[in-house]
Amino acid sequence: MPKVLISDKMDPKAAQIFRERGVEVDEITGKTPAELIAMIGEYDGLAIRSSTKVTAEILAHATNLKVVGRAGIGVDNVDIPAASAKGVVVMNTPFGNSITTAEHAIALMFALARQLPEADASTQAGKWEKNRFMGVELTAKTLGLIGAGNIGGIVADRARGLKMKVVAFDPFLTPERAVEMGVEKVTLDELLARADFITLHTPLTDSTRNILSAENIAKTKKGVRIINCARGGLIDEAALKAALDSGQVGGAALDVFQTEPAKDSPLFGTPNFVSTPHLGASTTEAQVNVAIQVAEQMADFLVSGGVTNALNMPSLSAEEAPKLKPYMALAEKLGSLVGQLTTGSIGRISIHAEGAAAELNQKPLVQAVLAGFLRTQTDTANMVNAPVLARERGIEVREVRTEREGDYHTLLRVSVKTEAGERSVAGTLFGDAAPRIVELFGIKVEADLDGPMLYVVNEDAPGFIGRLGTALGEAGVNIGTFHLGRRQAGGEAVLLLSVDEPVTADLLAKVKALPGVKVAMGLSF
Ligand SMILES: NC(=O)C1=CN([C@@H]2O[C@H](COP(=O)(O)OP(=O)(O)OC[C@H]3O[C@@H](n4cnc5c(N)ncnc54)[C@H](O)[C@@H]3O)[C@@H](O)[C@H]2O)C=CC1
Ligand SMILES: O=C(O)C(=O)COP(=O)(O)O
Repeated sequence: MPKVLISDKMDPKAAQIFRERGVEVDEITGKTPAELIAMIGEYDGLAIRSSTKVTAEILAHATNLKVVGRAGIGVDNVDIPAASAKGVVVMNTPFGNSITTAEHAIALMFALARQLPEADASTQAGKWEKNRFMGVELTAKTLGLIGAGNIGGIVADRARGLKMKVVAFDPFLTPERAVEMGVEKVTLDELLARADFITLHTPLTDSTRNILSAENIAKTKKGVRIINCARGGLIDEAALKAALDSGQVGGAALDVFQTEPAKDSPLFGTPNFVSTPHLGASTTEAQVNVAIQVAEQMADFLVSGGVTNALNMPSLSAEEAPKLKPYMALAEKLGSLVGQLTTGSIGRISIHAEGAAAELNQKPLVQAVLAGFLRTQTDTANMVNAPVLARERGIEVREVRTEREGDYHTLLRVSVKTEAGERSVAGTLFGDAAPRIVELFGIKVEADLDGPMLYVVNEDAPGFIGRLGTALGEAGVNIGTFHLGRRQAGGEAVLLLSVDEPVTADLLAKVKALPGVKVAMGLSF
């Protein structure tokens, strides 16, 4: 039974779903990295929010880990390249808390406009300072949106309802989408110059880190109010403090900080500064949504191989997964076969799906071929890291589909381009379930690829099979299955034999010494 660790506070629905779906679950929150390292080895899945940092070091100790599930959106606390390199799928729940977070940004905008936290504290202290607090209206003000994705889009919608004008900076925002959202697409400099309020809604990446730097804060309209419900690293906090002190920035509300938990910050106590402890996603509704979603996605993956909302794997629905499973086994075997049979560098690998195979989700099939192929070069190759490894090795990957059936109702062909030219192998599924190779470098041969095998290319001549059988018998090697294919009578023939023991160098030398043998290789599947 797969086992999952929930390491951050999560709605109890998550654990309930895991158990209902046959996944064992431990909920242990608040552990230090060292404690997590000590325990992570026993888990197949890790369910987190933003507190657990899934570092390369933790992943190095996660010997059984297959999936990290983020009950939320931001995954900057997960080392995704390290997870991919280890073959760990990373998934998030991209929509479950977006409305809630957008509402928090709007709440903070009101808090700044009317100084609500300070007015509340003063009133409850018995001061009744009616003349101290003078707010501003939101109506007709310009809201500058940095990042116009899911959350930014909801914020824009709510802001337009408040009769604000919304301008947006997002390099990936299309003009059509901007029109649909009712926002004006602008450059960052234009946004900084025009906005009365600025709200951030981008992920934390190398391109967004410090996007509100000292230099950019200096370009803002004097008295601008800034809201950040995205990630701490987006704003230079020291520059923000200086700008609040000088009055360049009229108010700032941060839900997120460069270092969290933020128990101490020069910003604390600054007039017109409002803060919340990373509460953007903290509503009952959002937490139930993300808990249910992450548990369902992780259970689907661990129990049936379905992949949803993964950041380092193509999607594969729980319904598709069982249908694709025999195809993935075939794809992996074909990849492995070409990998074992080709030497030298590979410039291109093409995966051609024909007939029924062409109607399937191709991405997982392509990744399975690549994984099988690359595993002949490195033990660490798997479906998650295969595309990255292929790219690193300069291998071009091509995908071709032909829905029309050829000789077979369903066929996968894997071709590789080497210095010696293009070579291909093809396979089908018998009874839609059992993988069989049907063509090897242009020669028709029907064989199952399983366990240790001997591959021989020889000149087709009478008596050869008898001599080969004798050589194997003398070496004490038992033959399981025997498959023969040839281009034409008396031409080149291919033999694929499954044997009970791995093929030794000694045996290969004996086979190579037989008259007419051109190639002899040991394979394993
Ligand atoms: N405070 C909290 O509790 C929460 C914070 N978040 C944060 O909010 C972020 C945004 O979430 P979503 O809107 O769902 O993500 P999203 O992926 O839908 O939108 C992000 C947008 O940022 C844009 N973007 C990327 N690079 C940019 C750049 N250099 N300059 C300007 N725009 C850029 C993208 O094109 C995209 O449209 C998350 O990545 C997460 O870090 C999300 C949920 C809760
Ligand atoms: O979903 C996100 O990106 C968030 O930042 C929410 O964080 P949390 O799950 O509340 O720790």
